Amino acid sequence: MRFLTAGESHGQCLTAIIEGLPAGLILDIDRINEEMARRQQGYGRGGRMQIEKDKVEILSGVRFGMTLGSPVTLAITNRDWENWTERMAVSGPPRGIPVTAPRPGHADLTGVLKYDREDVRDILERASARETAARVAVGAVAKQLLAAIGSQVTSHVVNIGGVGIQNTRPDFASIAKRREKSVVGCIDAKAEQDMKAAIDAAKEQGDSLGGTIEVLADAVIPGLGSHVHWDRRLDTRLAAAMMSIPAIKGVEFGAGFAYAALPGSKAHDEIYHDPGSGYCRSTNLAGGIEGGMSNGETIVIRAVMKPIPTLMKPLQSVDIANHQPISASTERSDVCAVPAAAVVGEAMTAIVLGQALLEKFSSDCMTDLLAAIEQYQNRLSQA
Ligand SMILES: Cc1cc2nc3c(=O)[nH]c(=O)nc-3n(C[C@H](O)[C@H](O)[C@H](O)COP(=O)(O)O)c2cc1C
Ligand SMILES: C=C(O[C@@H]1CC(C(=O)O)=C[C@@H](OP(=O)(O)O)[C@H]1O)C(=O)O
Repeated sequence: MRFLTAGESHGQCLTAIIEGLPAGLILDIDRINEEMARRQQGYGRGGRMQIEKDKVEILSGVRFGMTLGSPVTLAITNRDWENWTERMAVSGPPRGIPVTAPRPGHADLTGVLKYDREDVRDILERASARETAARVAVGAVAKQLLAAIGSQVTSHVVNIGGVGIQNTRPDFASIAKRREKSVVGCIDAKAEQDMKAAIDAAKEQGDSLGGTIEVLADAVIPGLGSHVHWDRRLDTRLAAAMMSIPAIKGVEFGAGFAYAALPGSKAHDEIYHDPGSGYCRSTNLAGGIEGGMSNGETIVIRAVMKPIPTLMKPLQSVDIANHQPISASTERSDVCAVPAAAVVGEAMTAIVLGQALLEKFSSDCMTDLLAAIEQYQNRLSQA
């Protein structure tokens, strides 16, 4: 399974094409749209989210609610486009005032130099994390593939601007229930209040905040990924997928960076065997991956998001039209998008797990996929 996305932030729409889904996967569009709505929420989002009401249209590859095995096309209309038809016109002379004050921390300056553009908008339109709406749509499809075999992905926000649940590692089951009530995606009511206060203070000061998210994937079939080559390792692929989310700057699995201070005797998960349920571990420091393969325990990924680059109290920059000092441009912006990034992190995790699943059990249709998985699981249960 592979996918591409297209679309500018203020263009007509975002599109994704997914290729390689097995035929016979039941797709519930309401569940896809629930994921789209989750990504739009979160305390600290800017004015754009008041305009958009992201809904996915399926344009190909699905008939009567089931995949056909042909490419699936997903489209999301940008409601804001009608305010940008002149400035985003695909033909005619340039219109609108060019953006010439690149924002430190965004793609602006490096993008205009690399692509030889005179208007930063030519870069920021595609660099914008608006594109992650298309990824969440693809991820929602991948989640439905995983759900068909009993796997689930969830997430929560660990901290924002340095406040949050610093040392808690909740289990999968407790998260889904507890984060529903939260506007920052946090599972702890006190931490939630602290995070909201930090976001309010940042907004007041014309500043922005980042934070840490945790994504968990439960009931993942053991043996996805491989130890045999660097680019087949599941952790390689999950790390790359998480790092592909705009503003994500670090990723860890399981104990992650805490391994640096642990002796080997306290760093690994001891192995047991139960005649009824097979091999198991009573701890999960590895975060569900050993030797580049899922080991059947919950996959636990943490990722850190840097603070949003667009600041209402802007940083110093240089005008690309005349090289004079200038304050960086101040577009309408989020103050904090960590909760949204958590939903995108779930989507990227589901996509990679879906891909790894279809590589291990390559199948044209769900019937063959489920049969292959059952045979594999039977073998494992007797090992
Ligand atoms: C969901 C989400 C929303 C974002 N919203 C904004 C925003 O409103 N303004 C902004 O300047 N950056 C925003 N960002 C971050 C930028 O897209 C990102 O910093 C930029 O593309 C540069 O990429 P880099 O930070 O990975 O270097 C957002 C990121 C995500 C994941
Ligand atoms: C549109 C989304 O996020 C955008 C990401 C973003 C950026 O620079 O990354 C800048 C802002 O866009 P705008 O300039 O239209 O206000 C955010 O709103 C979205 O998440 O759907």
